[in-house]
Amino acid sequence: MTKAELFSQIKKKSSFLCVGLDADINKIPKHLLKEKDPIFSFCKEIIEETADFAVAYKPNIAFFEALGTEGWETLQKVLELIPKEIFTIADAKRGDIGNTSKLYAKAFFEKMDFDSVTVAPYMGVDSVTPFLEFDEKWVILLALTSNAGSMDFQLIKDEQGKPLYQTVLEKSQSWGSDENMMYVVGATRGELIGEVRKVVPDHFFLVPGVGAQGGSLSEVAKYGMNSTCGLLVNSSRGIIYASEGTDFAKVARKESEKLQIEMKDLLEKYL
Ligand SMILES: O=C(O)c1cc(=O)[nH]c(=O)n1[C@@H]1O[C@H](COP(=O)(O)O)[C@@H](O)[C@H]1O
Repeated sequence: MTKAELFSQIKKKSSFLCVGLDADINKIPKHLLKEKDPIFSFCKEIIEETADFAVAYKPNIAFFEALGTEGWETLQKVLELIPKEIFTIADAKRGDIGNTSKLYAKAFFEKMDFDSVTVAPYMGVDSVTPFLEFDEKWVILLALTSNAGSMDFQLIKDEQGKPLYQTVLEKSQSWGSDENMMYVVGATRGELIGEVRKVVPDHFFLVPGVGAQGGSLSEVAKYGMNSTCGLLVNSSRGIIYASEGTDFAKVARKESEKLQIEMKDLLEKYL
């Protein structure tokens, strides 16, 4: 998918919502456990009910991988369910020496037809560029993550006072462009999102951390929105586990609609 197509979908739906498919067999409603493939049934109902409000889906690969071969098959079936105009993110956080990254890229972009994959920058240029060699496919590079451990490395300052995440942003801009690279910036980072935006004015950000992790959607938009929106805001647990009952998908619909309504106002305010 191109950046123009993504932006056009954001305008059409008045939404920059990414629904996170962190489909945990221990958390999905119990009545689904009698189904042949409970995770598939769960994701199917979630996708059917939230697709009106979502511009992206982010299956978290760990939740599928943990189920072994069957989990990979489920992931493939779930991916095929997602309407073609909706952006798909393989949240796999990959990155290795070049020839290995090349095969990770093939797995997610050719074997499975994801639009994008999350990649860790730690191993540097040759671990990331193999993912950038596919037309209309995207790398979403970890920059400033939402978790407490992001302090351990990402916020360490060099002698000039520049935090490591900023070096990642600066250096990686020559690896790709705003047409094939996005950055992960956690919603829990408040005004630091504005600092990231100063370094990368045009790139899209994938922003997890709204909902269960307590990030503020209005702060994200205030500090992060640019002229093509530039934001995909993810919520996983806050949507998909909003109810444990048989009404889980309907409740997920309501939760995603609530976020979409808020997003519509923010788009009108800042775009
Ligand atoms: O790359 C990610 O998606 C990610 C980066 C980050 O900094 N923080 C973060 O929470 N995530 C992912 O975003 C999702 C957040 O889920 P919820 O907290 O349930 O909304 C999970 O799938 C995380 O793996």
